[in-house]
Amino acid sequence: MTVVRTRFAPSPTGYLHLGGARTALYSWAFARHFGGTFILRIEDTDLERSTPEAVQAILDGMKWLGLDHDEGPFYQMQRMDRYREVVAQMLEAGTAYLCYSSPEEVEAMRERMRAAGEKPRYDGTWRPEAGKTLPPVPADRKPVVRFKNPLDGEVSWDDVVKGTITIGNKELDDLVIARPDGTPTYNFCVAVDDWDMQITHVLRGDDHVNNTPRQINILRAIGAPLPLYGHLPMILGADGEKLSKRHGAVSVMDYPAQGYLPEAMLNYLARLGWSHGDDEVFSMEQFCEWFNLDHLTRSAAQFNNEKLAWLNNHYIKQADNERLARLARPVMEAEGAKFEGGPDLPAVLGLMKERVNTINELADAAMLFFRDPKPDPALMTQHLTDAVKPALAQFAERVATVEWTKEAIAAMIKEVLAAHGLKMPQIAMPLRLVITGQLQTPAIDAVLQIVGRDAVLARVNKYL
Ligand SMILES: Nc1ncnc2c1ncn2[C@@H]1O[C@H](COP(=O)(O)OP(=O)(O)OP(=O)(O)O)[C@@H](O)[C@H]1O
Repeated sequence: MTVVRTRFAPSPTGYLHLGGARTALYSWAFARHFGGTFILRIEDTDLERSTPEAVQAILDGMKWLGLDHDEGPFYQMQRMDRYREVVAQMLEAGTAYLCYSSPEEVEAMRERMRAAGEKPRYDGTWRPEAGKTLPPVPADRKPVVRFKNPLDGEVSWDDVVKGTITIGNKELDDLVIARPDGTPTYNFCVAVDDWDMQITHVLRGDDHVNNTPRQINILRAIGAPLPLYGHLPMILGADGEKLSKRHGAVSVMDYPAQGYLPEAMLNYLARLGWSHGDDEVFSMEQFCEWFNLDHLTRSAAQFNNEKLAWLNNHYIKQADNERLARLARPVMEAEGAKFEGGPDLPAVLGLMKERVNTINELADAAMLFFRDPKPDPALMTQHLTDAVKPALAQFAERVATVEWTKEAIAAMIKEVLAAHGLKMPQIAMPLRLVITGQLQTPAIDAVLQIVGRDAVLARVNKYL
């Protein structure tokens, strides 16, 4: 049996955007596919940029999408003792060393290397080697701890998305793993966490490719097993730039606010970087069943709002009308809808849902049933002509007794039209105006049926 433990490890420096959400979705689905464990880890060691609000925004985004974690959330700031312990063990084992070079000295050595056309790196002044005498320890200077990166050879891994990636150790520096005040640094924390949390598969954005060889070397040095790595191509915005918080990407939580359904967003993100034949529309259950690491796209994907809107329209059409009502009601309330004595909201939404792309559009469209109609007088003069009035009067009479079904109403209107030698629009247009205040509505028989006998009578009689 394959044991699978994946993690999503965002930094709480802002909301969750679509790039992060897709990373979370793939890690989650991969764990679900294998009956494994999905872990949420908050990488909050960047004290200047991390905020509790951002943590909450990430949790909210994950919750809206339904990406439930099995373990965590773990917070790196709460694991400081553990990192210190590993730093001490590495110093003890000789896989890390104290470095007393000052920041100015390090900058000067980098400058020298740049001038010599070399890649700037730490020159190893304080790196202990057999037979080497280290400089005297400067007074009053706190050391950093550096990782003793292998000098030769290379780091290579079979990336499950990108294929084999090989980096020469000469390209890698003796990374600082703990600062003078003892706080550990990013790549070190990630390696220790992945070890402690027994992560088997690291799926993350390919903005992390450069971190991977460093983390692999640290994992080897501490005797940890290596997870498999898969670096997913970036999601780009409409401008072709990588979506990122710093670049003003939209928060996942803006989508419910605009009236998107989570299943539409999930379906959209699932396809943005992965394919299963020609399948475009599928549930998350289906996705978890299909999703393994085959068929991941190797090239960056561009975010396309039209496709998301198309999927949202699909899922709105599928959605239960009661659920649509729960979502649309607050939007309509904010627009001043009057529900009291009005038609049945779920029925109205069921009538309107075919053509809208978002819940907000649906709510807007449904408003015509929930506010007093105020038809434009000029339109009224145009449509409520003397030729039409007698037909409307007869219509009003028949309303009182006709069976209140769409079919019976439609048949009754036809009879009235025939009796007065009129065509459908000649009665439908004034009816739309007096009943809803506007000319564009769904089919008139459906509108009448939903508005209800009493309201129809009251509104028609008002103009006769
Ligand atoms: N545009 C993107 N496309 C795909 N994945 C992304 C994108 N941006 C970030 N990720 C991935 O999402 C995960 C969480 O990233 P993180 O919380 O660091 O956000 P970030 O957007 O990269 O941060 P910042 O905006 O500050 O650069 C990481 O695995 C990262 O690789």
